[in-house]
Amino acid sequence: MVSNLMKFVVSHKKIPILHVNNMCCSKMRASLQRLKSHVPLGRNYSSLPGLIGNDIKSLHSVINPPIAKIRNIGIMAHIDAGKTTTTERILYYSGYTRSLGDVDDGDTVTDFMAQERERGITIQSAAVTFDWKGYRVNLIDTPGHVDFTLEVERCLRVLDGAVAVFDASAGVEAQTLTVWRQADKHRIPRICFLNKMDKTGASFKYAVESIREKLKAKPLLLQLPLGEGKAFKGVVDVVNKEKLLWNPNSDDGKDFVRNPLLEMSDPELLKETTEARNALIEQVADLDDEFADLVLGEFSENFDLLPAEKLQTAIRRVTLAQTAVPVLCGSALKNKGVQPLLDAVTVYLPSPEERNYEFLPWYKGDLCALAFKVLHDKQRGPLVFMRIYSGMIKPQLAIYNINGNCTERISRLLLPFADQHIEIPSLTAGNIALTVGLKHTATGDTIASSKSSALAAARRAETEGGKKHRRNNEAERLLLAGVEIPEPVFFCTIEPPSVAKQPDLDYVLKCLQREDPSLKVKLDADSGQTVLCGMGELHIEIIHDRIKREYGLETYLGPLQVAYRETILNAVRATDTLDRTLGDKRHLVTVELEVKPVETASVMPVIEYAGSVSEDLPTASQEAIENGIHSACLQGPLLGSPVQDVAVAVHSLVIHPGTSTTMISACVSRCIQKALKKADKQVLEPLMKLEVTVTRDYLSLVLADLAQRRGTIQEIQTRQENKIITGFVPLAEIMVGT
Ligand SMILES: Nc1nc2c(ncn2[C@@H]2O[C@H](COP(=O)(O)OP(=O)(O)OP(=O)(O)O)[C@@H](O)[C@H]2O)c(=O)[nH]1
Repeated sequence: MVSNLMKFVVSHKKIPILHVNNMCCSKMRASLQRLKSHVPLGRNYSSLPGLIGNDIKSLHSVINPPIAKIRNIGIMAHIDAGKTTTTERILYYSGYTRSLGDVDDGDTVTDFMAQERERGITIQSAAVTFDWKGYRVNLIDTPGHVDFTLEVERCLRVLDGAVAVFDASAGVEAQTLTVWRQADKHRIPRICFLNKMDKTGASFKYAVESIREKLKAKPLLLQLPLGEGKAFKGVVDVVNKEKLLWNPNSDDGKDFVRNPLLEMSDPELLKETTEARNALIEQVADLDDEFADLVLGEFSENFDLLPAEKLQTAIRRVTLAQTAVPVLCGSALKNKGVQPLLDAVTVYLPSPEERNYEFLPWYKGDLCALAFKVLHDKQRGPLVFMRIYSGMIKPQLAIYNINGNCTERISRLLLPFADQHIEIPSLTAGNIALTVGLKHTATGDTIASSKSSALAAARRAETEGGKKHRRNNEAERLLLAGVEIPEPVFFCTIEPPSVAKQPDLDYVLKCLQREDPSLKVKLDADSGQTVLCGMGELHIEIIHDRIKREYGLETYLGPLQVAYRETILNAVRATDTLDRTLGDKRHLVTVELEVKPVETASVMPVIEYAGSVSEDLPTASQEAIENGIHSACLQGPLLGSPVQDVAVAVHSLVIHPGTSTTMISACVSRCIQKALKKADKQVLEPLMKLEVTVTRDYLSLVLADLAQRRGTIQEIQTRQENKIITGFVPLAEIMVGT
């Protein structure tokens, strides 16, 4: 299996042409099967009275449950760990679906896009709402493929808790590390689910160890597996000292029994579980003072007397404090262990009010929401997914978009049920809503009830938020953390079938960009062609496919090219003068500047001014200088690729009165290009971080292949029967079709 992570490093080597397909084998098999049986799906809308439709069984009449009973949960993992399979089981057991979906048959609920069903992968995360034992769970299935990392990030920041799914035979994998770090960044409490316990090679111990070592997390073993691989038949609940066995004859896993462990029938297992429980109690006591006092006081003589509820409450506290992570196990495919996982979600993960969002008091109960996803529906126009942090949303409500500085009206309000959407009259804080009618709201926008409400919140932020919020301008203070969009690594030209269709293509690309900010569209100044820039081959392929399927526009892609970058290795100075008379006006600028390399990676040039320049520099002139610097860095002298990791110091600037800002920009830009030409230059190429799992027999063959692809090996580890190679390979060497 190959997984990856992008990085830019310096390299000058010549690039040989090689062929590799980095899709893993099981996915390719699945995609072949699926192509035969695909049935395209549209999105359905139903109004409240017709709510209990064929696919929707469990939406309770309670549309706005008490906030303490809401769980906004994400499922995150490495590709293929079983997120979608686990989600399908969750939906089935919660009563949301009536039959079990299967990724290998292409009939899952959350992977509803045609491409997802055909390929068996999750591309767009879908939000699903269901109820479990009196709790409202909003669950978001996130993609694991590296090309869709932005989708994961976008969804993670609106979650209150997450379930990290692992393949128990592989433990922590490359993409798990990435999503784990993303969850750390947004401070999201987590539960770990060691899936695939039925798989040959599954090892509970190994997977737990990898969580400890690679994620540097403290695993709390709330369960132990009953058997591993083919022998896996259930789990032991360590907290309650119970055995959970699934009926081997049941084909949907609904049927399982929970029995207390007894000395008479299970002496060995009881001993092992008691030891595990004692270790768990000690571990939690080490992390939680309140629990330590309780244990050392009343129960120090005999931990067996400690009630399960007290232990659960303490586990909940440490999970919310993110000082440890509960670990559960099971096999989603074999329908074992999913119901206890759902129980754990409600017991250990936080409700929206238990997250300390510092901006909430500033709104004083007024509307504050974050648009975290935009979808384009052919009939309804843009559908915006929103996380409501405070206040309420209703149909016909006018809202103020802080980022766009505009007011828009919500026409309809829906509860998202994957490809089914239920029309509702209102939705309150803590929930995830789907709105219709917002034409200007884009992914990442912050929503308030009105401009005056946003300004009042800004004032409170200034008085209550301390220095941190005083630094920024009024609007910035209120914006909920934005998604960092990574730089694209691939690009290709895209052409409509005829020139007359160019406006259609422009419109489609605009719609797709609102949904997916990691897709960039440029116009090639030399050829006049439209250029698509994306996060990977799969990303561009999917976009191409969607343009055809969803918008009925056949387009032609040019060859896929790697997005190189350029940098310089030494500092150079240059001077330039622009003297032009246009009509009766003389424009005269002289600039002296220095372009130098910087240590820390920076896509945008770092700009510095000498004291004599910055003194009395009018804002318009400063903007003109910066525009000139940015435009010059868009095209480096070697390949015409963007220049990065540079700083520009403006040493002197003389502007003749009456000189236009365009001329200032032009002079600065020309001066920088002159300096860049003089400097020692280097091309930067994107590298993929690879993790290759290979049996011992093939190790030398794979190493030779990686060497041929100019790969750098970081380490080779042993995992049971397999060798795990990690390293970097230039992206250009692992493109499909090269
Ligand atoms: N043996 C075994 N296989 C499983 C289990 N869960 C999932 N699988 C298989 O693993 C493969 C990947 O499952 P998915 O549910 O699509 O995994 P995913 O993490 O959603 O994948 P992406 O959405 O593409 O990231 C499929 O072939 C599943 O049938 C399990 O518990 N045991």
